[in-house]
Amino acid sequence: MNLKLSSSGLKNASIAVTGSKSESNRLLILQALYPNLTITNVSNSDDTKVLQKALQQNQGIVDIHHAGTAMRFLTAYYALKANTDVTLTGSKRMKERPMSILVDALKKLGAQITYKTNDGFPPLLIKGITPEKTSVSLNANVSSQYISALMLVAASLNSGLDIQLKGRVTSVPYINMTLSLLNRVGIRGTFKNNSITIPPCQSIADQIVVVESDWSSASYYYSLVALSKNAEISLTSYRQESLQGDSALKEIYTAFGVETLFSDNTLLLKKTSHKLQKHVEFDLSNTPDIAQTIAVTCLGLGISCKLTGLHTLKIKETDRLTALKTELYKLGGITIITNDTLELKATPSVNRNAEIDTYNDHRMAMAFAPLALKTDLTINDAGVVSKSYPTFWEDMNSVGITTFNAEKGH
Ligand SMILES: O=C(O)C1=C[C@@H](OP(=O)(O)O)[C@@H](O)[C@H](O)C1
Ligand SMILES: C=C(OP(=O)(O)O)C(=O)O
Repeated sequence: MNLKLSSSGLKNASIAVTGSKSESNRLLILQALYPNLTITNVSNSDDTKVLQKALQQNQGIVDIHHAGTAMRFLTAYYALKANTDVTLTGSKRMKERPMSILVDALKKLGAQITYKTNDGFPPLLIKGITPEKTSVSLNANVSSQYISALMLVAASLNSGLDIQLKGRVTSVPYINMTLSLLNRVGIRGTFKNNSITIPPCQSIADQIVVVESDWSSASYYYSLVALSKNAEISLTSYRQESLQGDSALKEIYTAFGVETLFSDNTLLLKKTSHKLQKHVEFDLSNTPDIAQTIAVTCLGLGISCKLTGLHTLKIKETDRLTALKTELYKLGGITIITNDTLELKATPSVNRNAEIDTYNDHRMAMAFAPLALKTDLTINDAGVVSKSYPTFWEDMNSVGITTFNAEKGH
């Protein structure tokens, strides 16, 4: 489905964004290990649904499609759980996303994992064991998901686990989120000086944990408000004290004239009459998932930016740096990319009627959508949004972005 977008202006609206997929996927692993945990406001994303389905299975082929967290969290879950025997696989792209740092760490703990096709990549054949060792070290500069995967299963092991992190730790807020959720359900654990200690815990108290709505999904509303004249958008079920690193949007988007107010658990985004800077610079090593949103906001506002700390973007759903360069160019944006930075030149006006390709990456589709406030454009393969935000297009319609199916001509 290719969607043609247009808009005659943003409407004030209240949107209920689905629960955080990062929080949901952590809590689902914990629920599988501690069944008296109840979770509410669980994400309705594809990535969460594939994990829920996989957790019903201990045998056979488990296909988690594009879901990075499901692939990484399940590898540790199955490997350290006695009597499992699964082939864990995913989409074509998932088979290109690296696994060796996590697999090597698990093997050091005694796990039985073999690569079925290419060394270092899914599919993986995993036979579960009960580990004897109690400590492990791994590189922390490629993906924090490997570390969260080990942390989530650590307390269920007989002696807990000490995890030593080597190198510069990337995407740190996601590690802190894992630790906070462990603490919240009653598992003590610490993360100090590149060393994580999780003591054993075989049972937790009966409890209900409410997932906060997804901040990465909120980024598209920040972008819409930044590109609008004076709209106000409310987003429900958010918290002032969030576990999600992408809540840094509150500070980042002040540079684009967006003010964030809280009323109980509702987030109100308002455009202020703030004087725009001509150039912004952000280090996004803690918030990689909002890089695409920010680059597109800058294009729409006609300001230049330098985004750094983007070394993980090349191994996500697509090579996001190359994809951004190609698609921004269709709209007139000139970028210079390296392995970990993106610089965008100021673009006074965007080209009209561009067709944006999305490369099986939900965030390519969602990040470019707010530009409909500036020009008509087409988002190809728009259904990709369901990876994290299945009702994205309906919610866009509610805020005044009109969509029609460009293939069917209606
Ligand atoms: O743990 C998580 O929930 C995530 C960690 C991040 O990945 P990396 O640690 O690989 O950067 C992030 O990009 C991803 O969307 C979700
Ligand atoms: C990178 C992402 O997800 P994952 O790594 O879990 O596939 C994302 O949602 O932007």
